[in-house]
Amino acid sequence: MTSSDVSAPPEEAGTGQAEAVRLDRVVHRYGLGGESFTAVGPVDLTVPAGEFLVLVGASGCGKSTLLRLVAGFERPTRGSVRVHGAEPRPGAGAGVVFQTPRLFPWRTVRGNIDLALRYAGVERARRPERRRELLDRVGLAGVEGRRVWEISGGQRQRVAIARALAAENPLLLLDEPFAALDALTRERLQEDVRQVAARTGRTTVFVTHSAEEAVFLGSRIIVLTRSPGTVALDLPVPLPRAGVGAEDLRNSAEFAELRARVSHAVKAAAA
Ligand SMILES: Nc1ncnc2c1ncn2[C@@H]1O[C@H](COP(=O)(O)OP(=O)(O)OP(=O)(O)O)[C@@H](O)[C@H]1O
Repeated sequence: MTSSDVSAPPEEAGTGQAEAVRLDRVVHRYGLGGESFTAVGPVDLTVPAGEFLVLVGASGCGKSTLLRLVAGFERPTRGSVRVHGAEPRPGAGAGVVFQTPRLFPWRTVRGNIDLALRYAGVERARRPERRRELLDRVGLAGVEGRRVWEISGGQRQRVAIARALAAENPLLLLDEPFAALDALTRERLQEDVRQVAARTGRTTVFVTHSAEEAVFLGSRIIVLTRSPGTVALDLPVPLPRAGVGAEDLRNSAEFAELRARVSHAVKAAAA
């Protein structure tokens, strides 16, 4: 394939679509009084529905804090966070995947997914079909009877992703979900997440340290400055979301160029 094969129009960033997430002048501070520490802000950010936004930056720049604000786990010290026009509430409106999968280890893969479907309000009669769909989607068909301690780290993270997809939330939040995995498993899961997001059209916010991961996954990349994290670079990714193989994409000149640009921006923003 030639480098020109992976060009795509820049409308991938989703301009003109409905607004999924909006941050207005958001500042977040941890602690009180003289002991307080500003981790984030001020940040203004609008994420259109269907966008795959990746937040990149050096360790401690506030990526997870921003994600936690969008998930509703934290309230901003100043400014406002809106998800589909409302203040976010934990457990409602967004599926969340963490670096370490939070599963019930004594349950089977099936049991973990069924529980998520129950919490999501899916009727008992519909759960087996929905479970099969989810297991297929994340490539876990065949291990559903195993307990969590009987499957690999990559498979556990797949279960966590299936659980996050169980509730049909239009928003998916992922905080360095592949950081602890080996390179091959990481690449496979990146491909799966990319496809899941493209097929389901979910708005996704993904946190990573890696410029490579950001360019592979994102339709838009935001590089944060060192703390307090603010937006250093807001970059649309004009690479195709479908129709090009993962290897071809990773080996293309456009991919290499974007990766170098993001990597350079991360280093400059951390300096
Ligand atoms: N609960 C907390 N109390 C006090 N400080 C915190 C808390 N959580 C995070 N911080 C601090 O806020 C800053 C931003 O942390 P955050 O975890 O958001 O960064 P990050 O970019 O996700 O880092 P990493 O890439 O290392 O996970 C860091 O300096 C961190 O030490």
